[in-house]
Amino acid sequence: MTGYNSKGDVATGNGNHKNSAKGQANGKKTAEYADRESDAMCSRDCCAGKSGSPNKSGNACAENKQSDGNPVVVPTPQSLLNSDNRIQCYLTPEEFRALRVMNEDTYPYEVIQEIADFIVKGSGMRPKIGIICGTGLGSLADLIQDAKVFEYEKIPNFPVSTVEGHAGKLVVGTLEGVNVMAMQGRFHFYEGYPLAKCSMPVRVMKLCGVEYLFATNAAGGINPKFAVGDIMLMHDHVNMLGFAGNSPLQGPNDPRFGPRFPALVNSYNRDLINKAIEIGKAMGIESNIHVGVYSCLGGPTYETIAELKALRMMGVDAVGMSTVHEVITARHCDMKVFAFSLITNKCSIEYSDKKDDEANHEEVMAVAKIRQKACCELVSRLIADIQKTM
Ligand SMILES: O=P(O)(O)O[C@H]1O[C@H](CO)[C@@H](O)[C@H]1O
Ligand SMILES: Nc1nc2[nH]cnc2c(=O)[nH]1
Repeated sequence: MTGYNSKGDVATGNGNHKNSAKGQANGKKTAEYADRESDAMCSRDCCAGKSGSPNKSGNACAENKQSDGNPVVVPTPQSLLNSDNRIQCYLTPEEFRALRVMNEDTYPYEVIQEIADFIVKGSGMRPKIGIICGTGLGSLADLIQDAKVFEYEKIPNFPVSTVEGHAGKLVVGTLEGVNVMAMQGRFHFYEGYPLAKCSMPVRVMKLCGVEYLFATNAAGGINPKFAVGDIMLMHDHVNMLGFAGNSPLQGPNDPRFGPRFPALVNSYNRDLINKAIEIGKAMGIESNIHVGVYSCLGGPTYETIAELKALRMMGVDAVGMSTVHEVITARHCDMKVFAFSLITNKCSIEYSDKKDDEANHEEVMAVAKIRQKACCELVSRLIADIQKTM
């Protein structure tokens, strides 16, 4: 008997359980299920076996038939095990692998390479800049010309976006003459994805050929000087999830991506920050541009007043639920990073019972919609500048 055990190996055995997986590898599921049904175990007392044990004849008993004459399959805990007491799996090897990858916290290098190959082959290009669009900032990807769009669910082994304001598409094409790829939709820890999975697309970008990561986000402004609609260029971060012992680099380190203990000082490229400040001036929005420190919390709750006070004391200027793990992953594999926060709401540290003072996702998306044009211009001008140095 051939089957796929819980380790994903091809297992052979010939125990009591005749639930053969043959016929599946070549996609003949129907035939396989029929085969499985005829070999079904019966838990009825009328059978030779005791309840829960196999029908020794190997056939379903006469009473155990459906109205159409087909046997009723009565699964028992034992019937799900093969002779090695491993769970017998009725998936094709491809399905099994996809399921395994989906349930794993870290993606093996080879799987990430396959995803990258799929994108490079499908788009016919190797992007140099990777963009992650923050909440409501998906229009950054609309700047891309000759776009090839990949829906996340059609990319093998890719997670799916579950948050409003994150379309779940990967757009590959050119922007200001540079090959780019943009994620319209990122993955957040609060969606239930482990951090390594949230930032896995950054590694995909790396293996596609990306050298620069542009990460954008919507964030609450803690610095009292920030106004709604301002842009904060990130020059550092406070990794609150890291304080709590969680990191996208947790687990065995694959040196093909980077070192076990990467340094994070100078994570945010100083030249790109300075260039963005100049661009802000040229756009006439210098008073709306700040440089500051971002912090990512796990979400999905917005912060309490006490938390905001604590963050402010730590030197945090803007708070969100993303980006930090993406930056860590990008720096681990030696990508240059540029990141900014669009300040979508002000985080007051005064207690208030006014509903209007509470952060909410609708407001976050509404502000992003209003300010997306400025964000798009900043990004495209910066890319045009990088293009000159390529
Ligand atoms: O960080 P991005 O994805 O831009 O979105 C921010 O806005 C959402 C909350 O309104 C959260 O997902 C938070 O992280
Ligand atoms: N954590 C957090 N994320 C946000 N995203 C947009 N605004 C906020 C905020 O105030 N707090």
